[in-house]
Amino acid sequence: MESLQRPVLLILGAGAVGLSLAGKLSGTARVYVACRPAHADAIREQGLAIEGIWGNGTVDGIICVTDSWEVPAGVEFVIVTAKGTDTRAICEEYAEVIRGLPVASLQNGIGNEEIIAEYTDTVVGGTVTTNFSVVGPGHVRVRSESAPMQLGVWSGDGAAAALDRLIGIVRAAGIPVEASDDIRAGKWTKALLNIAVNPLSALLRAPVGAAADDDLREIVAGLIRETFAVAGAEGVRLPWTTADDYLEHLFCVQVPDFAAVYPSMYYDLRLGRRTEIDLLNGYIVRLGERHGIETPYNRCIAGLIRYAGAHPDAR
Ligand SMILES: NC(=O)C1=CN([C@@H]2O[C@H](COP(=O)(O)OP(=O)(O)OC[C@H]3O[C@@H](n4cnc5c(N)ncnc54)[C@H](O)[C@@H]3O)[C@@H](O)[C@H]2O)C=CC1
Ligand SMILES: CC(C)(CO)C(=O)C(=O)O
Repeated sequence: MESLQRPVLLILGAGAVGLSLAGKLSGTARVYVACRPAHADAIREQGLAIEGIWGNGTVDGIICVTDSWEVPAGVEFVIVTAKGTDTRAICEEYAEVIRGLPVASLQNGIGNEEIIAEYTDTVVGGTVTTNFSVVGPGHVRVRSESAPMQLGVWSGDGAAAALDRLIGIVRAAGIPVEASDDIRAGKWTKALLNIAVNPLSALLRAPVGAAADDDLREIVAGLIRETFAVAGAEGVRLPWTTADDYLEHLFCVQVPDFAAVYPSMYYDLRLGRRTEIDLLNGYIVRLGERHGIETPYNRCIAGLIRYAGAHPDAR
């Protein structure tokens, strides 16, 4: 009977972001997480350990699945938090579960919602500007937060109703969240931060604050100016008129907010995992080629990340 009273959610690809969300959302919802066996075993045995700005303690009641057949009927909403490099694979694996359900993405980079829309009609786009990391199996840490979660209609007739419902669930769990009336622009807006800081932090093994160093500011400015040119050619309406307006926000607000933490790409490179570079800087290079816009800064940084990803000695 519980499903009649509490929303039933499935989080697909639960690591740093997905497990932290599960920890918070399980206060007001029944939460299934599709995760790897190491997390599943630890959480089944001793609950989810969570620490940081979203609270400290152990959360019981999260239900881990490692295969699609383990998901029971009755899931109301799906939230994808796998890396963008795994979006298609996880949608394939859980295709029977997600078909017909509203699915939201909270992933970084451009292109995830388009893939998800191939598997279900109702898609909600989203961004989360909080720092999450995995401490160990079934153990996550939530550190700095710079903006509320943004959620907005991506596609499907049912998306507006699904959006309202999801915002209600997220808010009830105590997570700051806002509705976005242009989530496509919202995804680009979030990508600006990731394009500026993720690859530099990953390559230099330095926290986000390094981006403000005198030796790096010009590189960051180059990455962002190129991204603005490409976004303009794509007709994306960013909240800042010029790249320099955004750079002021980046250096005065976002970099200070995340100065001491490491972004997700840092962990991917250190752990030898595929990075999301081709959904971020690499994506800007590809779009630049299509529009005849030179993107030497993004081309350079994307090449460095790909090289480091492919050569263990270089990371
Ligand atoms: N870590 C952060 O602070 C933030 C990350 N993001 C974005 O959120 C997304 C997720 O990032 P993280 O949580 O850091 O990544 P993560 O790598 O910690 O978590 C993703 C998890 O999905 C699992 N996974 C992938 N395919 C799976 C499958 N088929 N079945 C079960 N589990 C599967 C992976 O094994 C991994 O544990 C990325 O797009 C990232 O850029 C966004 C905001 C902040
Ligand atoms: C906002 C930030 C930088 C938080 O860690 C992020 O999105 C990431 O790590 O990819």
